[in-house]
Amino acid sequence: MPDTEPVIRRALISVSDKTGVVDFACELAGLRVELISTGGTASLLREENLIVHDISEVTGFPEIMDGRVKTLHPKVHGGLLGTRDNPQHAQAMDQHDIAPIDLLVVNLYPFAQTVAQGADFATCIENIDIGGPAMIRAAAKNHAHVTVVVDPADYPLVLDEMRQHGHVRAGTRRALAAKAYARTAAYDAAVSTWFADQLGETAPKWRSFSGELKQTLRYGENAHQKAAFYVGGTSPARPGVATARQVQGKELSYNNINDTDAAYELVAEFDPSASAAVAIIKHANPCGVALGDTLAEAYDKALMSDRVSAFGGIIAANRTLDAEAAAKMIEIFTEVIIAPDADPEALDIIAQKKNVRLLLAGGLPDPSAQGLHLRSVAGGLLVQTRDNGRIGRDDVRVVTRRAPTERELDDLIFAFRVCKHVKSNAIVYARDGATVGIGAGQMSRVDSARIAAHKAEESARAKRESGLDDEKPKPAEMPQGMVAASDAFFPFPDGLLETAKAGATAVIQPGGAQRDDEVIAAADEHDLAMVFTGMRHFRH
Ligand SMILES: NC(=O)c1ncn([C@@H]2O[C@H](COP(=O)(O)O)[C@@H](O)[C@H]2O)c1NC=O
Repeated sequence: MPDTEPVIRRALISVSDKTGVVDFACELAGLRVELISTGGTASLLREENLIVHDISEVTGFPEIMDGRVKTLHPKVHGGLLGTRDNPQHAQAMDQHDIAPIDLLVVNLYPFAQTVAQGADFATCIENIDIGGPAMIRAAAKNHAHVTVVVDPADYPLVLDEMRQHGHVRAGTRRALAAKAYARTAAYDAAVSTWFADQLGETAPKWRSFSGELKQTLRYGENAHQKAAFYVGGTSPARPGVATARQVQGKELSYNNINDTDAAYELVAEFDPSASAAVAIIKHANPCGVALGDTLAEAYDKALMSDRVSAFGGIIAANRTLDAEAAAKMIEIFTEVIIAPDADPEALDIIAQKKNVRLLLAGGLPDPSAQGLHLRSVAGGLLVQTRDNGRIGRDDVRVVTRRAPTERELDDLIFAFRVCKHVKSNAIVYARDGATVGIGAGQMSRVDSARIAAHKAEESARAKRESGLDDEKPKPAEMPQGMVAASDAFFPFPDGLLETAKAGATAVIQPGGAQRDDEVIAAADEHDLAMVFTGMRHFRH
C-alpha cells in the first residue's frame, strides 16, 4: 500500500454503455479531475461542454482500424500500471513522458447482447472488446494506486468517497478491483462459450461459465445455506424464471426458483396453440400435469391428480393467464404462479392474494432448443447438453400384439413427456391428457409404479367424491383406461406387471433391456398395448 492515499487527478473514461456517464464526468470535472476519453465517449462529453482530452493526445497516435487499436499504448498502460512509490517505475514514467491515470472508467463492447440479437459471425467478432479488458485488468492489478470502475452503479460510491475523503478508500479500490476481474472473466466466458458453440464443441479443454447477479437470496435450500441467483450464460436468453418479471408477491426463495424452473420447463413441452397445459410442482417434481381446452380446465384436471400435495405448490401455465384460471388457482395456497403473460382481470384476481408470487416470463422456452446443463460435484462440474429429446407419435414402435388405440397413444405421448420432468425412477399414469398418479425418485422402478398406483387410487377417489368422474365407482377404486409411462426400460417384468395390476391398459417405455422379450410377453399376457421410444429420460 502507498504511504499516502492516491488522489484522483486524471481519469480515463471509455464506455460503451453510456448510462450516467455524463453526470459522473461532470461531477469529476467539478472535483478538478482531468478527463481523457475515447472517440464516442469524448464526443458525448463534449456535447455537454466538458473539457475532454482525446486519447490520441495522450498516445500521440490516432485511433486506428475501426477502433480496434485506440488505448493499446504504453502511455495508457504505463499510466495505469506504474506503481507510484517505486523509484524505477517513477523514473520510467518520467523518462517516457507517461502521466499517471488515477481513475479508469470502462465498460465493454456489448458482446453478449450482440450474440443474443442473432448477429452474424463477423459482427460478433467485431464486438469482442480488446482494449477495454486490457485496461481494466491493468488498473485492477494496480488498485493500490488506481481506482477502476466497470459498473455505472458504482459511480455514486466513487463520488461520495472522493467528496468525503478526498480519495477513494483502499478497501473500496480493492473491492472494485475484484469486481473488475470478475467482469473481464465473465466477459471472456461469454466469448469462449460462444466460440465453443460455433464449433459445436461440447468438451473444450477449459470451460468458463459466467452469470450476473440477479438477486441475493435470504438462504439456500436450507436456512443455514447462503445463496444467490445469477442469470446469463445462455444466448439467446431462455424465457423462464431468470427472465421473468415478478408482478407481485414476496421475494423468490432458492427453492421457489428451482421449482418454478422445473414447472415452466414442463409446461413448455406442450404447444400452447394445440392445448392449454398446467403443471403443479412440489420439490421439483410434478404432482399434477394436465392439458385442456382452457387453462381453467387444465388446472382442474392437474389439481385432481394429487390435491393434497398441490397445497403450497408452484403452478405453471403455457398460455396467457385468464380470469377463470386465476380464480381457481388462488383457491388453495400457492407459492408461485408463472405464465407467459396475464390478462388484466387475471392480474386483479391474483392481486387478492398478496403473498402469491406471480411471474410473467414473456414467452415459453423452446423444449427442443440446445443448451447446456450443469451440476456441481465435489471438486468439479458435470456438463451435459440439455435433454431436448422429444418423443412424438411417429417416434414410437409398437412391440405388443395389441397396438394402442388413438386415445391411448395420445395419453402415452403425454405421459412420457411428463415423465421426462419427473425424478428417476419415474412412473407416470395418465388418462385423458391428465396425470392421475406419479411415482418419483425411487431407487426401485417397482416402488415408483406402486407409489404412482397409490396416487392414482387417491386421485380416482377424489374425482368420484367431487363428482368430476361420471363413471360408476369400481371396487378397486382405480381410474379406468389409464396408461403408464416409464422414464427408462423395465429390466424385468415385475415393474410392468405393477402397472398392469394398477389397471393400466397401455405402456410407453424406452425399451432396450436384455429381458425385453420377457417384458413384452408379460404385456401380451395382460393384453397391454406397449410402445418403445428408443429414448430414455433419466432425470436426477
Ligand atoms: N481497441 C482499443 O484500444 C479500445 N480501447 C477501449 N475500447 C473500448 O471502446 C469502448 C468505448 O468506445 P467509444 O468511446 O468510442 O464509444 C469501450 O467499450 C472500451 O472498452 C477499445 N475497443 C476495443 O477493443
